[in-house]
Amino acid sequence: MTATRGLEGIVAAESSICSIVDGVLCYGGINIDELAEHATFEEVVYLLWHGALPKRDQLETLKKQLGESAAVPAEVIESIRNYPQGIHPMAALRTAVSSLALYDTEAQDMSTEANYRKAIRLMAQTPTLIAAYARLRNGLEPVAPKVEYTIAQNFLYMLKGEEPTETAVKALDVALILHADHELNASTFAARVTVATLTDIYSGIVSAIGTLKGPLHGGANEAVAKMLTEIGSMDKVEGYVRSKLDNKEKIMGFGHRVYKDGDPRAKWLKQMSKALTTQIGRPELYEMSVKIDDMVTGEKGLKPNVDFYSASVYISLGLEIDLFTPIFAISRMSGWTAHIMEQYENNRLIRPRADYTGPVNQHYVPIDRR
Ligand SMILES: CC(=O)SCCNC(=O)CCNC(=O)[C@H](O)C(C)(C)COP(=O)(O)OP(=O)(O)OC[C@H]1O[C@@H](n2cnc3c(N)ncnc32)[C@H](O)[C@@H]1OP(=O)(O)O
Ligand SMILES: O=C([O-])CC(=O)C(=O)O
Repeated sequence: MTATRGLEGIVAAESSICSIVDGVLCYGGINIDELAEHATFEEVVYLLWHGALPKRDQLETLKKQLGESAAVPAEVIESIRNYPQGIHPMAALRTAVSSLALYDTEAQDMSTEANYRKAIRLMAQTPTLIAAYARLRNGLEPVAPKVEYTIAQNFLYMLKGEEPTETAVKALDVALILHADHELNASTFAARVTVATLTDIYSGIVSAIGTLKGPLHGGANEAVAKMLTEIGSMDKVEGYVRSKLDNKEKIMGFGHRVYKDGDPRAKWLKQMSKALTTQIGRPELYEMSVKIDDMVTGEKGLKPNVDFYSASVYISLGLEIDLFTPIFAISRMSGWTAHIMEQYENNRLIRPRADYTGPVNQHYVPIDRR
């Protein structure tokens, strides 16, 4: 047996949710470019869950279900209130989602219908949990969600406690569309491995959140924002990137396991970064990003991934840097739940083999003779 490091190129599941073929990303067969331009995030959620775009009444039903499910149990808010100071919001989210399961009477109901209802609740409640945690740690009371608001609108409203601008809602909505699903990325794979044991949907989502948190995956958007902050100004970009490259250190937001010729989502975020950084009067954030991009692409041939320009987009929306990965989780909740439901529908335990490289023919040695 020979191991394929990182399972690169291994086809580990059949799925009809999302495809990446020759560098083209589609959800349900629809190019991400069309969805970014024309769709709303709620339409994309429906598309991922049902395999087709919703008709008007189907969309209205989903929006109503999401809006009505957005409030979280008071007990969960109370437990968030008692989280220790200084924890990462992804750690808070991981624990908060796990505690949602404790108050969901359907948590262990494995019927298709109950799992769909739980997917709606998870999708609707994730923004509420993140916003509540973000406010509580800053000494502010949580703001209740509005039933009639979209996910993007509600999240910004709950976070800031005031009506978000149309520009901000639109930008976040497009970002949510772009991050919604990505085939067998690490967190989705983790979710599928977890639920393939026929454990509950919450356990699968907790695995996924823990996996997304890492800086080689979703955590890269936060790392990019920290890098921009650390660099600080245009004149420091060259020295910073050069020293990273010379020291063979990774530059976050670049490279991808599947895309070797560029991530199709990055151009949308780049465009948004340009517009939004200009609007807030901080064009240097975009200019620094472009300079980093030019250097890394030029010297290493590595292109920016979805996490690179999303950092300056979220900074422009006035969001705290450590909320960037939780925002990714809001979006990816749609894909995770779609994949979990697909896994349940045609399940087989996921259990690969390992190529053993340890010692052989060893014997037990009593402790005082070791
Ligand atoms: C939503 C997402 O998850 S998108 C990805 C987000 N993650 C990041 O942005 C983190 C930075 N990027 C990386 O770490 C990687 O490119 C990954 C994890 C995304 C893909 O990893 P892999 O497919 O395993 O590629 P791997 O890490 O083996 O890289 C291949 C080569 O390119 C180099 N490389 C890859 N990414 C980078 C980078 N961002 N900066 C500098 N060098 C890099 C590696 O050092 C390696 O070089 P070597 O062959 O000389 O050793
Ligand atoms: O697919 C991957 O490996 C990572 C990624 O871009 C994503 O999850 O969006």
